[in-house]
Amino acid sequence: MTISLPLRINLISLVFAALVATVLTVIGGAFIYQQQRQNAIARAQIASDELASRAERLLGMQLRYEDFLGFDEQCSAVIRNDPLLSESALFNERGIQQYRSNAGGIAWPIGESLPEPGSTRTLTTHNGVIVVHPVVLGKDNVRGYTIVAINSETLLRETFRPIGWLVLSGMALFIVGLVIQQGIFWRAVGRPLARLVRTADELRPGDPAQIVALQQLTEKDDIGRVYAALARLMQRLADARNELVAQNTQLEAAVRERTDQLEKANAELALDIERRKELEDELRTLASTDSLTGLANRSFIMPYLERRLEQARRNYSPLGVVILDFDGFKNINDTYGHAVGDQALQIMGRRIEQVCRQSDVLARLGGDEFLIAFEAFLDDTQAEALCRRIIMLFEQPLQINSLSLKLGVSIGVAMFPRNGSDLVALLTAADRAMYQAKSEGGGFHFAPTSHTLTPHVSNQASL
Ligand SMILES: Nc1nc2c(ncn2[C@@H]2O[C@H](COP(=O)(O)OP(=O)(O)OP(=O)(O)O)[C@@H](O)[C@H]2O)c(=O)[nH]1
Repeated sequence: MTISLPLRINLISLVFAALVATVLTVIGGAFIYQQQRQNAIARAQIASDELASRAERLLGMQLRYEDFLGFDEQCSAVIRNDPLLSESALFNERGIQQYRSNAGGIAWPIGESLPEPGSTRTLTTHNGVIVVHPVVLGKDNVRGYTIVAINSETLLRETFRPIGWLVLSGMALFIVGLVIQQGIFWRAVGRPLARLVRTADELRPGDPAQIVALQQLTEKDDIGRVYAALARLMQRLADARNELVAQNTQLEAAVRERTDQLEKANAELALDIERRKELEDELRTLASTDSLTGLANRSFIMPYLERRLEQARRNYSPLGVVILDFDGFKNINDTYGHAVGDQALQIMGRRIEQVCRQSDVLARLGGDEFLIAFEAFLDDTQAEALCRRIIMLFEQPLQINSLSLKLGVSIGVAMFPRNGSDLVALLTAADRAMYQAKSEGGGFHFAPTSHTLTPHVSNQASL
């Protein structure tokens, strides 16, 4: 459990005040006790004096102790006059009691040194205090002693009564003082401190309005200095916050600028990648395209055929390959030049392309040799039709510049799986069939099936 600072200060001052009050009460009590005791003894001395002077008067009248009339009563009267006194008696010089105030009597203070004439002696016994006074006749002729006793209980009661009052009034004063002290303390310390704590709790770091409000507080004491320190702290916080905001703004600007740069770089990179892709596509196209005719080239058609064969093998579907080679092309080259030969290749390439179906793939293998891969049917009717359409193309003369040229064509046809189970076998069969056709003066020729080596179709026959 934590005790608040005002409460701690309060408790410390309270304990201190209680200690001071206790010490003061003890000192005051001791002083009062001393005073009361002396006062009591003085009263006993007066009574003892009184008795002694009466006895002296009677002795001065030449009376003997035995002749003192009513002296017991006089002893009692002395006691009655002062309630503090408990007993009184008259002893002769030999210590024999002559008169007393009440029964019982006071013991002769044997062994004690007795007072000289003109003085008294106070003796303290366990019963109380005894005041002894000599009875003197003439000069220094001690004829007896009066003794007055104060009971110890009475003495205590008499001395402690004022002490009790002292304590009570001291306590009452202490309580009144405490209430006043609490009021002053609350006004001077507790309330300002509580306000300080409240103000500190409500502070919003760096709030300029609160800084101004703190600076305007007029307390001149320590609390005022704490407010001033709080104002300075708030100002430092505000400065730090402003600096942070400025740095953040700078940082954000730098990040924005860097982000812009990165986005620009990214865009450029994306453009580069796109260009590169286009270039790669172009290169790929170039690598797979015959630059003269724009048809697929050998690099493209060979892996393509491998894939188509694999597919055909999986699906048990037939695949046809046509290889065609121009007849008399060298002559055009030789006669009209390569440029004309090139044009002839381009024109014939376009024409052949036109007679192919969507699913057929036409490629130029090189020179004046072309290949068509086509989806075949079980019978050869379709393949034959294709060959015939190609041959018909070559029947139309080529118009190049002012020239009208004529070319022939030799076509070899091979079917998978009939004429070969792999690409090499299939192409060899088609090639052989083409040469077969060429050897027969052009037209088309189907590769022979493995069980019958004789050609089953010849264009010559059908044409
Ligand atoms: N203009 C041109 N000629 C080419 C090209 N590629 C190859 N040639 C030529 O084409 C000719 C092909 O020769 P051949 O196949 O013997 O020509 P052909 O006269 O048709 O003879 P056969 O095929 O035996 O009927 C050669 O002279 C090659 O130099 C080309 O891209 N352009």
